Amino acid sequence: MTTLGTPLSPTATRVMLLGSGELGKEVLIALQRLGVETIAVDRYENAPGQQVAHHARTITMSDPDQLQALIEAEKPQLVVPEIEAIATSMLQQLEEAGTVRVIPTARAARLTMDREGIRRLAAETLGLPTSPYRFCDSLAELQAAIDEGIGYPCIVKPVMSSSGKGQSKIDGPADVQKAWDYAMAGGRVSHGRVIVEGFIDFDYEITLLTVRALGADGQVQTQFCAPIGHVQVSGDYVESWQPHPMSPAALEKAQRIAQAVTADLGGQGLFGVELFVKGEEVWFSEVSPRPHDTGMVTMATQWQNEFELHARAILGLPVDTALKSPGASAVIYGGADAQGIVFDGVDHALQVPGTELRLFGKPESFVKRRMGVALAHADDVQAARRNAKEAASRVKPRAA
Ligand SMILES: Nc1ncnc2c1ncn2[C@@H]1O[C@H](COP(=O)(O)OP(=O)(O)OP(=O)(O)O)[C@@H](O)[C@H]1O
Ligand SMILES: NCC(=O)N[C@@H]1O[C@H](COP(=O)([O-])[O-])[C@@H](O)[C@H]1O
Ligand SMILES: [Mg+2]
Repeated sequence: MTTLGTPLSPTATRVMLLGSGELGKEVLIALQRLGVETIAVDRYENAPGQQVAHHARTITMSDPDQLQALIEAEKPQLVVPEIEAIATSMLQQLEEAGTVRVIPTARAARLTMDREGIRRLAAETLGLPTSPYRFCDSLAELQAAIDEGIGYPCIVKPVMSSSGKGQSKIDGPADVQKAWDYAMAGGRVSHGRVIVEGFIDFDYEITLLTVRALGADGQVQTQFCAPIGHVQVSGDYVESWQPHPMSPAALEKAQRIAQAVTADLGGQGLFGVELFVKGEEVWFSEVSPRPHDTGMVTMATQWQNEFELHARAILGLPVDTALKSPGASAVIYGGADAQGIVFDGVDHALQVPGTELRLFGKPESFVKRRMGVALAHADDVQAARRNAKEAASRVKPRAA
């Protein structure tokens, strides 16, 4: 049985988000609506989620001592990682000591913070199909991995990075040094280790949002959202839509892969399983044990969006993954390096039928920092994509 308390009182149900960007902000709003007391943590002040939570805390989340001190002081019942770069070994210690419950599990957070952890689990332990890969600690090892089997083209990524940071494609020998240097500069935590993956020439890629939530019998059940198609530029998502049409055979394979990997990671919550599809062949790419950026589209397409699904699942509440309407999302980048930017044309953007905007409120903009997203629902995905892109393009961010 789930019992929820009153926030800011001794009965409060207290949940701490580790990372409070655009995705955490929406999880926090969903939790607030259920009367949960929220603590938003990030590495900088006034992060999007900190602006809507009961409490805001700013620490270096990759520092185990700072993380332990904060969790022990705030005493949340649940700790919800929202980014990868967290001292996950400390989360494991605190979970083992019974101090907190980590969502979905501390082990899942540890395995997915590092491409090596999740890739070896998926490919070597679970036997799921993935791109060919090797891990390398030097330029010489990278060159050897390519020469000894990975071949060209291939993709190099720091083992700890996200949103395409430090990621590049190698088309031939002339690109190897550049890709290595770029990976070394782009990792979130300096680590000096990369994964090199054989390039999969997929027809399309999807995110399969997968929820592990308690059923009426008290047992964890796995439910899937409709597949989300997306376009990535330089490893960062720029556009997504739902539903993406798939053949029954490919969808079944995708669901089987998602079921296997999320069952192993365990716990309760929503996962974003990233898959490549070519014909009826499906490859596992990676998984987020939390809402996914491409899943922001569900704010326009589902009765319960991915953030509400996560909030419900972690609190032990029932979920409904049904689709409400076809829809799409299109990213709005900052386009400028500046603090306190302004957005012109918001009225013009919202004149596009069936659209909504999320402006995240990040205090500082970078040229390629995601600052907002346009959402559209329509009778079909093509119209929704057109409208989301049109609305996004009408928003003009600029330095004040
Ligand atoms: N082996 C591959 N073959 C072909 N394309 C790939 C491969 N690996 C990555 N990509 C492309 O790059 C994108 C980003 O890769 P990946 O998801 O590993 O990066 P990421 O930094 O973890 O991104 P995010 O954190 O946004 O999920 C993929 O969605 C896909 O479009
Ligand atoms: N692909 C992962 C992803 O989209 N994560 C989202 O981006 C934020 C960081 O943004 P920032 O780099 O602009 O601070 C994270 O806090 C999370 O919401
Ligand atoms: Mg990814």
